[in-house]
Amino acid sequence: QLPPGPIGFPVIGHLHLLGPLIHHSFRDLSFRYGPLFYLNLGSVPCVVASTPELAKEFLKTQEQTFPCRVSSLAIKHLTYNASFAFAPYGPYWKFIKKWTSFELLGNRVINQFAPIRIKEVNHFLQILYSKSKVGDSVNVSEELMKLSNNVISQMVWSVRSSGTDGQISRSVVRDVTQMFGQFNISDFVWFCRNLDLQGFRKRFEETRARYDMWVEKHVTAREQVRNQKRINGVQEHEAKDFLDLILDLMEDDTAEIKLTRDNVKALILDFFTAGTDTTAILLEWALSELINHPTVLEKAREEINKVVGNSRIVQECDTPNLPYIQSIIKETFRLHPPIPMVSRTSVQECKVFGYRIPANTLLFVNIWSIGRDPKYWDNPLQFQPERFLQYSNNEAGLSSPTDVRGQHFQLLPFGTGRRICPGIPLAMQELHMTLAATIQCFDLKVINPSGVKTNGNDVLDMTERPGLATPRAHELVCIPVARMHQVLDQLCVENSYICQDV
Ligand code: HEM
Repeated sequence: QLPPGPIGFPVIGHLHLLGPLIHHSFRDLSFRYGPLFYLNLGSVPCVVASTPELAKEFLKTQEQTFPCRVSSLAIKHLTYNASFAFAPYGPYWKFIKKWTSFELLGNRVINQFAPIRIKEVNHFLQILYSKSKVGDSVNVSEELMKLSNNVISQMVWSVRSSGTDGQISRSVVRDVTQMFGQFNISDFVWFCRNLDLQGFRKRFEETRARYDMWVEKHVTAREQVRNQKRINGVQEHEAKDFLDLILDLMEDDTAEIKLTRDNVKALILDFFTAGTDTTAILLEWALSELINHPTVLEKAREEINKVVGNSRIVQECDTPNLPYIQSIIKETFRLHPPIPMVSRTSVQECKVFGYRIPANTLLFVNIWSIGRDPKYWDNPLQFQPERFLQYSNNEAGLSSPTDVRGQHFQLLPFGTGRRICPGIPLAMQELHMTLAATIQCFDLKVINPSGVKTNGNDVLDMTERPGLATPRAHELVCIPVARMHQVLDQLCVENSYICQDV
């Protein structure tokens, strides 16, 4: 007995029921067919789960049945069919997962790269400051994307993504994530498999060629430096970046897994795509919510003022003492998870809550709709970070134990189980410090909020753009108004080398 679902058409199944924002379409269908329903997307069987209990059942209890990711022509083509993030469950994925979680993205390496994050946040603040001095507007969404892209770029190959290189990097990331999320009929209707009705293939080829030229340039240059060092007998003393660690692994004949050059290029693409957009998207939503909720913003500033004061800029090490900032980040994850659905594919038939789920079924857990479900959250559509604070007897607000790290199934922005995001420690460091420093140093005045009027106040329009990740439909453009001139002036003097390329 399959889970309930609507009656489909021949060939297309239920494809006609999906709008551009698929997580919205799935939420609407769950109102009619319940929290677990079944669809045929063309010829591909699919189930959609929309409660924490079902999330736990599919992603934890039955995780061995759902260990693989969705595959598509876009993914295969753009990732050389050698990605780690989209790899089927098997020895390659297992090895790289362990290596990334404990080595590449483990605490030691995250701490090693802390100065880079500080430098990039300072750089971001300086850009806002330079615009504030002349009353110019800033495309905050774009600057946040540059910030996270620069952090990843320096961790991957010790180069800041500036100038043309930066443009290529960011445009590749945007194009790739958009193409991963686009609906390609060839993936779902079997007799269209070899047709290219939507003209996607040309775009895949163009984007991959652009990425390939860029990544080859960096990898080849590094190989030459490594060869030269070997010839000169230079001993390495400096901490290594990802590219060096990946090339060490590729050259290691005794390694458990032999990396190919395609694996190397796909791994680098995995890091750039997984780590750039997601962090920037969460921050643009958090700032947008704070613009729409001035009382929350004031409360956050009071907390920063109490803990940090106004003679220095907030740092990563302040985060544990900023429970309200932590709550704002959690509340933003609840309402605006940058990846709105966790998806997997089953490798064998199984039973879930009495229903039969066939092998090779596509699973979507709609974490976006779980975050907005009144069964699990009071006033779910209200932005209320207080829901993540708990008060002890002496009434200081402490961060509640409900967390985003995959243990609380009503809040799963990073997924859960064995395929959980390995970038959580990096993302969390970057998110808290950037948000806290921005609101500490600036007021953001929105121009043309393209919003609707409620209670006589302009509020920002909060529409999402479709894709694998869901950023704001309209980029966040603001005029920054500086609040801490002395500290910002000091920052520009200390980091004047950065100021030059603002
Ligand atoms: C706000 C920031 C981020 C969010 C919301 C996010 C979210 C996610 C989600 C939902 C998944 C799928 C998890 C699952 O299927 O259970 C994922 C996987 C992944 N993420 Fe992140 N992520 C973020 C930042 C990062 C960063 C900074 C990196 C690394 C540089 C990263 C690297 C990855 C990788 C490599 C995977 C694939 C893991 C696997 O298949 O085993 N992510 N992420």
